[in-house]
Amino acid sequence: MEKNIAVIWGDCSSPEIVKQTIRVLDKVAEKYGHTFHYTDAAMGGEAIDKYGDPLPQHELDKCLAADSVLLGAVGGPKWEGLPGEQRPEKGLLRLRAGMGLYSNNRPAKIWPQLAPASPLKPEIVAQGIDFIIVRELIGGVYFGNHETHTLASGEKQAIDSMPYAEHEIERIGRIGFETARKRRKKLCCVDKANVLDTSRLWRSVMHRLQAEYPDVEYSEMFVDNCAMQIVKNPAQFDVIVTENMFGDILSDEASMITGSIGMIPSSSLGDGTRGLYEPIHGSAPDIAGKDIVNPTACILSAAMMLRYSFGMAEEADAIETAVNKVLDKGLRTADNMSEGCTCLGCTAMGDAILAEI
Ligand SMILES: NC(=O)C1=CN([C@@H]2O[C@H](COP(=O)(O)OP(=O)(O)OC[C@H]3O[C@@H](n4cnc5c(N)ncnc54)[C@H](O)[C@@H]3O)[C@@H](O)[C@H]2O)C=CC1
Ligand SMILES: CC(C)CC(=O)C(=O)O
Ligand SMILES: [Mg+2]
Repeated sequence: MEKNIAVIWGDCSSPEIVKQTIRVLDKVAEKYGHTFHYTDAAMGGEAIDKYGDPLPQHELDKCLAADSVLLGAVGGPKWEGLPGEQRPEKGLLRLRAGMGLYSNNRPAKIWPQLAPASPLKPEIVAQGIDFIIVRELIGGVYFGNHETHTLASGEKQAIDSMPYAEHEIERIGRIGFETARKRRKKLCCVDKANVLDTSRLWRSVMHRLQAEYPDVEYSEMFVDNCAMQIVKNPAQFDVIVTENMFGDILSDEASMITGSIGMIPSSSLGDGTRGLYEPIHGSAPDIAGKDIVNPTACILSAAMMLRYSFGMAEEADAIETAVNKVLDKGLRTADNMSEGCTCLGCTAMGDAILAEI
């Protein structure tokens, strides 16, 4: 098959992991007889530097014309001082909205070989860590009004609103129920309904949907309790459905209990098959340019692209099996290293995964 992939190289450590990911995709294309056409698209800091805009229309158009988009991450200290609308991260938000990607799926599944890298007690890990966070991606406070006023007192006041309409909740709620139905049939809606009207609206929509999924065990949990339960008893979770900011925060926490944020991929989809595939982590500026960054999360994100957007399940399996074999051999990167293992750099980890495909 021929597929067009828009590649956003990203900022700081991101080009290092995207390079290894392209190597893996090319190996898969060679082995399975596919042709992947790559179109570079600038977004984030790179786009600001080139065009003065974190996502120019012509770069968004490249992404909309592709079969899917591969992204590392954007942002970094160089652009920290910019106003919100001009920051690299705003380009990412505009990309997600521009592509209509309302469903961000973030797995939290531990590779058994990485149990020693988890900060949790072995007996907690042994009970199993295998859940997925279904995060609403283009609503809520990341997309609400942002205002800064000067009060009568002369001091400034900033306000960020968190809007959610019923249709926005219903479409992600359905993804949550459908995902749970294909897994262990447990869905937990995580919110702050004891404080927020948006959360109370979430619950009213979820209760309406619940009637359509009698086979799914549905529950609700306040987000602060969930943050604690993820470390106390992660085995209780199968699918978590939650709003944008809560999902952003909980998924980073969930990644750590599986051994490292450097291992967790994500898919972002809307109503079609064109998706955005990116690791859940950021641009890791603190380790940029040192060949330290773990490319695995980005490589596994590409595997998700093959599986969910291209219908290439066998090819996706080949990548995931290669990662498993690398871990079996005791090969690690600095972020998930443990005693008795061999620590590789970014490029060497790419080499190791390539060798197993
Ligand atoms: N999707 C995206 O483009 C995202 C971008 N960001 C941006 O990234 C920049 C840095 O943000 P941080 O809060 O530091 O988050 P971060 O996820 O980039 O880094 C957090 C910590 O995890 C480590 N880390 C992250 N990914 C790693 C990997 N693959 N291998 C090894 N270590 C890894 C970093 O070295 C750092 O110590 C900021 O500009 C932020 O806005 C943050 C999150 C997502
Ligand atoms: C930088 C944010 C806009 C995105 C983020 O943190 C995430 O999607 O994980
Ligand atoms: Mg995040």
